[in-house]
Amino acid sequence: MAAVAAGVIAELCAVGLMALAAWLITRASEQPALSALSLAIVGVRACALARGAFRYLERLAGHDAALRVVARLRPQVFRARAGRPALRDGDALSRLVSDVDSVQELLLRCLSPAAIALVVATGSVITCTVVATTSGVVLAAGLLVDLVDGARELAAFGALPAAAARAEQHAARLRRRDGAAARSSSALFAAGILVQGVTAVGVTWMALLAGVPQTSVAVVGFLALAAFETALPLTDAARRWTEHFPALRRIAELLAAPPIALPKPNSQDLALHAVSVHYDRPALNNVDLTVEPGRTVAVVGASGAGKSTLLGVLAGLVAPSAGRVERPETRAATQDAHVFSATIRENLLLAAPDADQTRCERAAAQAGLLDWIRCRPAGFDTLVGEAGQPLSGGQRQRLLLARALLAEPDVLLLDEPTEALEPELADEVLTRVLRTRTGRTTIVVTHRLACLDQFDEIVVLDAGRIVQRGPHRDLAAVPGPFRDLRDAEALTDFAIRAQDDPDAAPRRSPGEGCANVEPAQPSGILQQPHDHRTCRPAARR
Ligand SMILES: Nc1ncnc2c1ncn2[C@@H]1O[C@H](COP(=O)(O)OP(=O)(O)OP(=O)(O)O)[C@@H](O)[C@H]1O
Repeated sequence: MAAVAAGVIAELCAVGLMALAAWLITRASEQPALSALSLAIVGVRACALARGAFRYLERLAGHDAALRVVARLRPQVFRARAGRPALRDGDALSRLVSDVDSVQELLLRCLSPAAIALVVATGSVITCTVVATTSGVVLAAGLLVDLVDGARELAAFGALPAAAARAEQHAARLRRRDGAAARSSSALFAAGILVQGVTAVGVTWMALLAGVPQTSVAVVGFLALAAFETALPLTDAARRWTEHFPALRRIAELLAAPPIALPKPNSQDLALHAVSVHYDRPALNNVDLTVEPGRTVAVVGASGAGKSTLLGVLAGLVAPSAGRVERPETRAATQDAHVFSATIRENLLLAAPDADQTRCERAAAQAGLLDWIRCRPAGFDTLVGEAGQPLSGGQRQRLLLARALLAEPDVLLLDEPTEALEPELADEVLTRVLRTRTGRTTIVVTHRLACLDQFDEIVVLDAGRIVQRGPHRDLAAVPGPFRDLRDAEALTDFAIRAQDDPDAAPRRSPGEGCANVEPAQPSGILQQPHDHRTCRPAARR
């Protein structure tokens, strides 16, 4: 509202500037006393200065309002989206992000200019009508013709998506249509300018016929020209509207949609009974699993064994093809979650809008990100995402983990939460998440087999079936799938270290758990070792 008001004043100043200048020139030709012109001279200067100041205020207030709307909308959309299976679809998620950005475009580039143009056009018509009624009528008619032009523009651009869809199969036709659309766009713009000129001439002529003083004739003529300056950009606003409106519709549909029908909490335990999931082939096969409240479970297995699918079923994101699921309230953090172009705090608060600084710091500390955040000059107000500070894979992952932890869910489901971290840091973060969990059920899908001695139970999946389960000490004591996986990991680990440093000995021999892992270096940054206690780059090891 403030932006529209500032915009209207800026445009009225622009129109007033033209009108006053016209009056001044015409009146000056009559060679009156200078005192008769002084007020108009001051008016011209005031209008010129005020126009710039109010344009600046309009931009400021407009962007402020749009960013506020977007900041309120994003968590709403995020929550409406959370829990829906499509959240796991990267395309759907990025479209969701750009949809919210489109709302910003609609507010700033379509609605605000349209509201300003409407008020300024009405004001100009009224002024012209006061000077000479017929001039006002001509100006109103001219502006209407221009708006109809805009509407045709709208129709032309509105037809583009349909044309583009058809042209996907006929690329040549698309090029021809694109060319035609560009030509029609230019023609419409030229027509707008023609209407502007014809209307200005018509308004001036009508004022002459009405016999009003010469100075007033000049005023209404220039006023008519200036009035179009706010109306002409509406063709561009119309083009943007047709581009961005579908995004607004998608968001409205999403917010209006009833919440996803997640099965109601029907148990304190998290339990799967004979659950199978078939995509084009089986991903889970007759799985039984019961996790009591407060327990910690690690799900391991080779790639494609069905770990993420199992987690998806537990979270309610994947519907089982057969079997029964019992679940208390659950919240899942998956690696598909998005880091928004916003501050670290705003990214965290998506999960818990009411969380205070202490909770944010606690979650960041648990995720191993607090030291890094404190080393940023702006701390939690550091801008991240596309428009902000680039994040390494590990920083991004820890931010997403902190967001999930901030929600303080009863059941935390994590799919490879430390996948992008250096092994030592991964172990450090996982250890902290488990040690600070205060009774929360925690289920973690992981490829990394260190630290598993900290879990109450390990579930080993192979080809969609649970092939082994039990505490670490039991599984580590007998030959079987878990030992096979662990030996394979130790060998890979050794091979990588040997490649990096031929003299290096394996840091962890098969059978050692997290407690035996070398004390974690507080590196925090993947690409460049960093000492967070001093916020300075650390010497490379
Ligand atoms: N949305 C899907 N559509 C079709 N097949 C899928 C889908 N998701 C998973 N699958 C298939 O189901 C099987 C299990 O996949 P899942 O992602 O659960 O395995 P995973 O153990 O988590 O693997 P990774 O460790 O590589 O992430 C795989 O064969 C996979 O190709």
